[in-house]
Amino acid sequence: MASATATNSAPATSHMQGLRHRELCYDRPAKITGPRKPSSLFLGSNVRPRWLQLKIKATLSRAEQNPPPSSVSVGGNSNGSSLNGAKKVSSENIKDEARRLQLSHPPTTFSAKYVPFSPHEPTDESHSLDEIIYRSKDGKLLDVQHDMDALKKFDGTYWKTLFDSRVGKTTWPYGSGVWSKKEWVLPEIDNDDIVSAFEGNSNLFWAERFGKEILGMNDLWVKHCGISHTGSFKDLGMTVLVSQVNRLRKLNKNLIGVGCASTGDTSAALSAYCASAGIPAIVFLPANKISIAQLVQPIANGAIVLSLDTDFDGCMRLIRDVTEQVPIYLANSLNSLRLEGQKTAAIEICQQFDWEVPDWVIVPGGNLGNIYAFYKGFAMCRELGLTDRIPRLVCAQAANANPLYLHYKAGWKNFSPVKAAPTFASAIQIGDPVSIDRAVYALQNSDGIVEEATEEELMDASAQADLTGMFTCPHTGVALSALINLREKGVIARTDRTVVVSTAHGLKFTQSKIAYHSKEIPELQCNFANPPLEVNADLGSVMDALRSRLPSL
Ligand SMILES: Cc1ncc(COP(=O)(O)O)c(C=O)c1O
Ligand SMILES: N[C@@H](CCOP(=O)(O)O)C(=O)O
Repeated sequence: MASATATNSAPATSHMQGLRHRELCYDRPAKITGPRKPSSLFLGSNVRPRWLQLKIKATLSRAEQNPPPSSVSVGGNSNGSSLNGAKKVSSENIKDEARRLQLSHPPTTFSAKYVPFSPHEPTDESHSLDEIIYRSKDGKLLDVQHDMDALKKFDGTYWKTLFDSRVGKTTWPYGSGVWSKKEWVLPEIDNDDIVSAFEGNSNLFWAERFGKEILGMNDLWVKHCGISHTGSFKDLGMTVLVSQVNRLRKLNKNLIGVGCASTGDTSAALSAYCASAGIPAIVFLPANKISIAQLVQPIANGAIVLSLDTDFDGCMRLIRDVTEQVPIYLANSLNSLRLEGQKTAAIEICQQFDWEVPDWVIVPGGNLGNIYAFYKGFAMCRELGLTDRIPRLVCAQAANANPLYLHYKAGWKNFSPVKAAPTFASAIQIGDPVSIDRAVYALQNSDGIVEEATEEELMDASAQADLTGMFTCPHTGVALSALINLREKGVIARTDRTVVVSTAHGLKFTQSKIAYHSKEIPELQCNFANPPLEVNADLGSVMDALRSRLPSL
């Protein structure tokens, strides 16, 4: 598979309804007036908290002075001059507007802290999210633990209505698919400190032809997390991490920059969000092991880019050493803040299915933070009453970088890292995943499965998906290949609602697609290659070429 590396790395609504939704859009959640009465927002004024009564009164009177055009939909557009009658102060930008509206609210009642990731041995250890810490006192991974009792004072209907009310708006910061779930992510951060590109809210694509023609399925979906600001799901976590760094710097914590090791996507996201906030970014990349499109992203965003003669695992060791010695904040998913953003993709999937839970969710795995993030998002939805179950999770790895698969096959006994070999799924060429414990927990608690895909399988699966109108990255190919295997084995039934998570945009990996369609990969059949026909520029040759491909001609 020598060529894999070389190739990839070459260089509606009534006026009143509108007002109610507007309240939901801006607020920190309503102050609790009694247990499990979240729907007070929709009841008579006598059961609303006083601050909310005053706010609604003020909004109503503004609305009476400025009735909205009948075409304005729920919530409107916060950039517009008339939003359900709530006229924006002329010189305000969306952050100013959020600040003004936030001032009329009581402080948030929600909180979160770091605890050791130790589900089987609970401890009393905890740390403020304002501490700069990545491991527990005895070296365990950390987890962000939310005050679930406070969140549970609101029922599932409340949360569903709140989250639904925020979709598709430009209200700061809730226009983001991540920050629309702010109370479950980083409840205490000031809206002013948030660094967001309105990430998330990604397309959940009904893979009709791929499902029907290749798998005989009619309920297959692809969650396109890669159709995003920097072209991968990493934006979901990075907005959270960089926002917290922004806060820490404002709190005068000594942080000169933020750093990561990367197979290309984490570095792209870190660089973009840091550039947006004016924070230095430092990225360690394995030389010649990431795609050109990925490499150019941190360069263009002004990051300090170190191309290192090692693999991702080597870069990871180095960035951990460096961040221990100098005040550079670690941005890899070892840092549990990242997973708080990434888990919103799971919440979003439930939301997009009108709060129904799919049967299966298939996620490609490398450093293994994302599979846990998905588990956590689904588990929070269940615990807080938005859904009644969690889906079965499948983690899909490239056979060339399959430490989790081997661990699963060994009955979860004695995990050993591997030396990851080159794979077209270059962003998951990882042999020593930092989140192994988190991943095992997620899979064990979701009746999960681990699958692997050979280079041929993953490239063919990606090409087949493209032939049905997608443009998938090789990592998505790994997940699609796992789906094909599980269908063939009869584990996933034809009627099972299944979601494949597409983690990056295919346009980041065009070199491998070009090689595949040119049939330039010696070890691979490239069964679905569609090379261009080289044809003389005369009518006869053109007609011959068309007849060769269109038998009906
Ligand atoms: C495109 C892509 N897909 C999948 C993954 C795997 O995610 P995780 O490292 O959280 O397992 C990564 C990064 O590792 C990635 O960049
Ligand atoms: N694929 C990742 C690898 C690092 O993963 P992380 O989630 O721990 O940052 C990348 O793009 O760098």
